[in-house]
Amino acid sequence: MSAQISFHNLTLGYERHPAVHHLSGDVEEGALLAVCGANGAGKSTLLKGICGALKPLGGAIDLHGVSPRDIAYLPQGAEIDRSFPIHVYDMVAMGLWRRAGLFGGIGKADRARIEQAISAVGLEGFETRPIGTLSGGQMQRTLFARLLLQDARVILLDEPFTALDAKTVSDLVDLVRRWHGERRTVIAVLHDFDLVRATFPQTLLLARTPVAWGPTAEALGPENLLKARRMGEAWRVDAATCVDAA
Ligand SMILES: Nc1ncnc2c1ncn2[C@@H]1O[C@H](COP(=O)(O)OP(=O)(O)OP(=O)(O)O)[C@@H](O)[C@H]1O
Repeated sequence: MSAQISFHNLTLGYERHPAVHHLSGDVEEGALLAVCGANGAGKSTLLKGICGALKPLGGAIDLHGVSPRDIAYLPQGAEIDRSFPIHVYDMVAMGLWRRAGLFGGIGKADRARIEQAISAVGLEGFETRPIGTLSGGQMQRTLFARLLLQDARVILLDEPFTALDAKTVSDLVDLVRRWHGERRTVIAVLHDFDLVRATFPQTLLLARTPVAWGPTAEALGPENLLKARRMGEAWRVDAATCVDAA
């Protein structure tokens, strides 16, 4: 299996304060990888680095030829503006924009794909609903339908199942499994260890620096979890700037 994403002594952060520090390793093509760790451990920062929203302070990320249009990124719910005046159908159709272009127009085949995506997430009948009127779970289904249309080789999900009911989580996990079956590379930030153990073969446990990275049962073993907690407790808000990154 070949590497899809490689981290080389990667440091990511804000104004030279590292949030992810000295990360090295490969994400294999087709991997289903969970990123776990305490609040502030650097998980979202890592996804932002992979999708190019944040430039490294030090080290490098090698995407092995994957172009930005082949990376789909679902940010944490709070970062999505629900007041934007758009209907479910158009929100889902945005998944085609990367390929069709903003002014590419939507043909008959595209309309069928949009309808299939809406149906795949169980939102038939919601097409004309403004997104501002959706429940949290319906909104997340809409965003997953958009991801379906993006047809990306690399899919980054930041806490995609937070505050969702069991049925919605189960339906969306099925989509994640489908992407894995299609050999797409999926990286998801998650806090629910039971879900991670049941669904994600690989886990990266972060506490700003990597604590463990490998098969989930080992990465989330008691010793690593204790180590991650201790490293989190030792973290100071006024930590010095990263010398490597200066
Ligand atoms: N835009 C920003 N400017 C400055 N500091 C930031 C910014 N975004 C995040 N940070 C800081 O970087 C560190 C890592 O944040 P990040 O959001 O990556 O953590 P996380 O592991 O995703 O946490 P959570 O589980 O709470 O979502 C935190 O200390 C956070 O305060």
